[in-house]
Parts: sequence; C-alpha cells; structure tokens
Amino acid sequence: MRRYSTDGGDPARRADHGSHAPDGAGGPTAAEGRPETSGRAAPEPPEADGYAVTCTGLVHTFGETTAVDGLELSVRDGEVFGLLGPNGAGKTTAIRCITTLLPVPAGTIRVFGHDAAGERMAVRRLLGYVPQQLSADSGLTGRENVSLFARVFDVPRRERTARVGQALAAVDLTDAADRLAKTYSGGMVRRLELAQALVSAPRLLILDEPTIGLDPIARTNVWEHINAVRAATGMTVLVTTHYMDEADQYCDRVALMHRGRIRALGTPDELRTGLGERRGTAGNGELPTLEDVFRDIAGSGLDDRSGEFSDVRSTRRTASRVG
Ligand SMILES: Nc1ncnc2c1ncn2[C@@H]1O[C@H](COP(=O)(O)OP(=O)(O)OP(=O)(O)O)[C@@H](O)[C@H]1O
Repeated sequence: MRRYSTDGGDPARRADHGSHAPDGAGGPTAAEGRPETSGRAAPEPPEADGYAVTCTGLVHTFGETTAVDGLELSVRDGEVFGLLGPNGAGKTTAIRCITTLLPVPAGTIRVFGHDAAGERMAVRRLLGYVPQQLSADSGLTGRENVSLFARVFDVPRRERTARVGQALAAVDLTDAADRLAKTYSGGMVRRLELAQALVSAPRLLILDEPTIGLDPIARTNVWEHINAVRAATGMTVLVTTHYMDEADQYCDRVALMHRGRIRALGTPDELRTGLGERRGTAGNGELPTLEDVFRDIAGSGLDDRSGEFSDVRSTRRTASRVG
C-alpha cells in the first residue's frame, strides 16, 4: 500500500480528552471555546479541544420537514466515526451542514474549533468531502479530475503536480491516471473521488456512503485505502454507511441517527454488549449484531420509513456514475 504525504496539511495530533458522554453530547458546549470573530485575539488555538467536529443543538428544516432535529454530536480528532441510520434519518443533511454546503439555521457546528457558520472558508480548508453524487467528470482523465480539485482547493501551484500524483498513488490509480474516467469501474471511480478529496491533505475526510453499489471486494478495497491514508496522516474520518458490517469492522465509534437525532453512540462492541445486557443474553456467548442494536433502538421506524435497514439501494447513484 502506498503512503500518502501530509504536505501542506497540519498533521499535529493532540491528546484525546476522552470526555464524551455516552449520549454523544459530551463535547464542549456551544459557548465554550467559540472562536473569536470580533477581531480580539483568541486565547488559544480553536482546535485545542481534541475534537474534529462538534454539533450542538443543530436543526435544519426543508419546509415542513425537519431533517435534523437538535443534533448533538462530537467526533474525536483522529477517529473513524460512522454515522448510521435508515433512509431519511438526516445523515446527509447533517453532513452538508458540517461541510458548510448548507447553512446552520439553529445550533452550532465547530470543525477543529472553527465555527461552520462564521468561518466557512476556514472550515472548508480543513476538510475533504466525497458526496454521494458523482463528483468525477467522466470526460476527463483521472489525473485531470484530481488536478481540477487541486486547483479548486488552492493547492499551491508549485506543489500541484506532486500532490496530484501522491493522491492518485494513495488510491492505487497511478497506472490508470491518464485514462478517461468513463473507462473506470465503479470501485475505481470511488477511489478517484477519494483522491480528489485527499489532494488538499484534509484533516477531516467526510464520506457519504463511500461504498454504496460496490461489490464486496471493491468495498474492502476502498476501506483499505481509507485506512492506509488515515494511518499515514492521522486524519479524522466521518463516514455514513448503510453497511453494518463495515461500521462494525472499520469504525472506532458509531452513532445511530434516527429522525434527525442521535439515538445511540459508542464503539460497535459497546453497543452490541449493551443490547446483550438489556436482553439478558450477554452471558450466552452470542452477541447481538449491530443491526439488532439499531432495530432495537429505532424500532418500527426503520420499517415504516425505509424497509429493511440493510436494504442498500445498491443501484442508487453509483450504478450510473460513469458511462
Ligand atoms: N433538498 C431537500 N429538499 C427537501 N427535503 C429534503 C431535501 N434534502 C433532504 N430532505 C428531506 O430531509 C430528510 C432527511 O434527508 P437526508 O437525505 O438528510 O437523510 P439521510 O439519512 O441522508 O437519508 P439517505 O440514507 O436516504 O441518504 C428526508 O425526509 C428528506 O426527504
């Protein structure tokens, strides 16, 4: 596996204060450490709290629909955090608020201490985002696609060629870099989109359903690349997925979002053990699955809104990505 350079980023890692409450609201409050925007010097670097992301009381509505309903969420610096939930739970809306693509009408979001409403550019400089929708241009080569992102994200001109090459290498696309993206497989397209997000050496990588529509081998492959880059850079990863096995295997902590709020949060083991204890089956040696946990918490809401929880819309968006 090739290593990814942290050129241009700030990989300085800080100790995790580990002060999260189990309900996910354990991050700093909205009032604490809010960056100065009035011109006075901030007393300390805004990111010194050990969190990559904190959402406090986040609300976002579309007309009559409350997509995010008082979200409390803290993502620790350096972890892989999985945001799970049925269709319509509000995951994408929350993520789009965190990336500053949607406004923050109520509540607070901080990304490494920077306020997502008041310091949008500072936040954008810190993150890489792979949306669900196609972000690669099928009429460009892989290298041209990544170069485009390098320009958009202001990678210094003299570093661009090297950084584009590093990003492509990090996802094993060097050999295919000069082929048109329309000749790529679904897994290659996903890796290309990863390279696009990585070229700016983000401290926070946000992935919305990174493996949807991919076969199991391609899914594993995408995750191996995410993990390799994370190991090389120490970046934080915030990911949404419908795949319970992926969450179990690859996420340090997971949160179940349902109807706009976090309903459960912990390591996959903690959540499974917790349900086993509630059911009195903890000593049987058979732990519930993560899917059992989420069915237990979200109950019939999973069924009446989205069918089977694990019903991945495998053809959705990705199938027609490039063609
Ligand atoms: N642009 C929009 N206009 C109106 N309603 C929207 C819009 N985007 C999302 N919604 C609604 O907000 C709610 C949350 O949607 P969102 O896409 O955030 O959920 P999600 O958890 O990401 O779902 P999925 O897993 O299907 O992507 C849903 O009821 C959805 O219909």
